[in-house]
Amino acid sequence: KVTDKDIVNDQATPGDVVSYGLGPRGQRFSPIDTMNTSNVKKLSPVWAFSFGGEKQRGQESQPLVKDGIMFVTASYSRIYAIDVETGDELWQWEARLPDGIMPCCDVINRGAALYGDLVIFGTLDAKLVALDQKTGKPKWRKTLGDYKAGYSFTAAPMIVKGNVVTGISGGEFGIVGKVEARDAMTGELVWSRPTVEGHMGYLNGKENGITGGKANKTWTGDLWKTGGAATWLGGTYDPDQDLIFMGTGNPAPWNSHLRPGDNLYSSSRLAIDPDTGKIVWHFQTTPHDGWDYDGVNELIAFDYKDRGKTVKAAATADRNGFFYVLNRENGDFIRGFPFVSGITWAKGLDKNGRPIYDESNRPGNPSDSEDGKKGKTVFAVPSFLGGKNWMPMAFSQDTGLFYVPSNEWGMVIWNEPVNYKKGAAYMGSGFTIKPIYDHIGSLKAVDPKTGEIVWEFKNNAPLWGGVLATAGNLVFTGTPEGYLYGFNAKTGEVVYKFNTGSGIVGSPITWEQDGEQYLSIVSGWGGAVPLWGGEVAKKVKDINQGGTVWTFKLPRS
Ligand SMILES: O=C(O)c1cc(C(=O)O)c2c(n1)C(=O)C(=O)c1cc(C(=O)O)[nH]c1-2
Repeated sequence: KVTDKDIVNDQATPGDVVSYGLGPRGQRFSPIDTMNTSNVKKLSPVWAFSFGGEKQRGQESQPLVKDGIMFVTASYSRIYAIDVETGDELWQWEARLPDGIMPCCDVINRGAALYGDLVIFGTLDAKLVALDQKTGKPKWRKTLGDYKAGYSFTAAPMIVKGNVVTGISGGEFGIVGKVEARDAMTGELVWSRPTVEGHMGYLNGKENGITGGKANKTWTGDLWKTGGAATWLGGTYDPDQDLIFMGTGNPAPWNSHLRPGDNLYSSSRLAIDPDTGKIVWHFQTTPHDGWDYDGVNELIAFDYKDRGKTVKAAATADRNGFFYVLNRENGDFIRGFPFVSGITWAKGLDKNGRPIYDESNRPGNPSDSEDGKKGKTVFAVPSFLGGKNWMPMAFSQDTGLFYVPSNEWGMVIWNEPVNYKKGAAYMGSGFTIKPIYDHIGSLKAVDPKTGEIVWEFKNNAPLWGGVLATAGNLVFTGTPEGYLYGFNAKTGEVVYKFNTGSGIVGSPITWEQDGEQYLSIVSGWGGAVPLWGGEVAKKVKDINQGGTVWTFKLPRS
């Protein structure tokens, strides 16, 4: 049975992987050093498991491993249990999805959570389901939102102190973002915390009075009622501070002229009390977001030494192109710097980390145009798919570096009038993503103390998969071209390359079993790029979709 202790200690106990992020902080760092830069070339596949059928696309999942069983979610709200030694299927379960679901960015799922004898994951019709780990039989099911209003679910849930904590997707449909905690064993709601200022929170079935501010403070008019700020990537948890860190997406609609003000708590990182759902602090990366820069990207707790003193920090690489280091005790800004080149929308960050806008690079107001139908078009960098999107970075405790799967691209973007209509796209913008260099993807080793890019690996297609760092001085990630790459964590030298036969947008894991080091990654191209990537989507249209879990191990020497 998986306990809270197992989850908190996940990173330090290499015999299994019981949480998304290889531990609640989401550092994606493994202390296993059996495999290193000199023996990694012997890493060999032991099995490849195909999800099969026609639903072969969009495999953004990170597998979990417990007691010799792998739990892995697949596109179209499917989940499989696999024997890790043989690759044999133990059971599979698929949600019966209704017609009319509205995930914005492909039929993806990023992973499950384990607790007790349950495996819990969310489905595209915004439901949460808990299955028996042994049999795959559903034990409880809860509705997280109305799929007919545009709510959906794609993230991996997280377990914090016996509760399963979830966000929600739907920011492109004017939903209201929220973070919720449910008793993991029963699914009973404990608290619900909306992420748009003005909406009420609930604790144990009662209004808890923590409104998070007045409706009209950072929103002008009524748009807060359908204000977006979807918590679509889920979060991380810092046991030291006992805080949940959850990012929030774009304010709705994209057209910022309709909603003057900072539009809290959109495009922000929130620190939330896991017992009550109260927002303890917030840090807004893009106040009054006008480019869909969003703010869901993972905030990773880490410590570093500054003149002999330990700094309790947390870092995030935002879609807006800036990397932020915050004080994780109170949300204070420590430093920030660009991690992609050519940012146009802001000239930099001020001493509090607030962007210094280049207002000429904000897409114009349609009301200023002659016919009121289209505002001034601008070319902005990064594109709305971001300097980095959802794909998680890794932090190495050995090198002190973050390994950031970044992308270098821009977009043409303009605003149009729009009105809220339940279940309809609520954006008020048009756009085309364009390349700016020959390559788009760039894996970057970022020093959080100095902003230095220590090394960079350029990739033709946009990087869209997660990263893993290990104590063997290794960094792993996959590419849409289908390769699993291993790098020397200190120098960026490519030390491993394996073609999985389809594009990779999943996140690798590693664990140790009977003294041998294993590594798994799911392969199968999809996600937002082929759907929303404009000219870049055309460039990558021949990439192979698919759905295969690859498992490797280092043979005993
Ligand atoms: O606002 C939202 O609710 C929402 C949800 C999702 C999602 O659930 O996948 C994405 C986005 N926004 C988004 O902006 C985005 O760029 C994106 C990329 C992807 C993906 O899986 O490739 N999902 C999403």
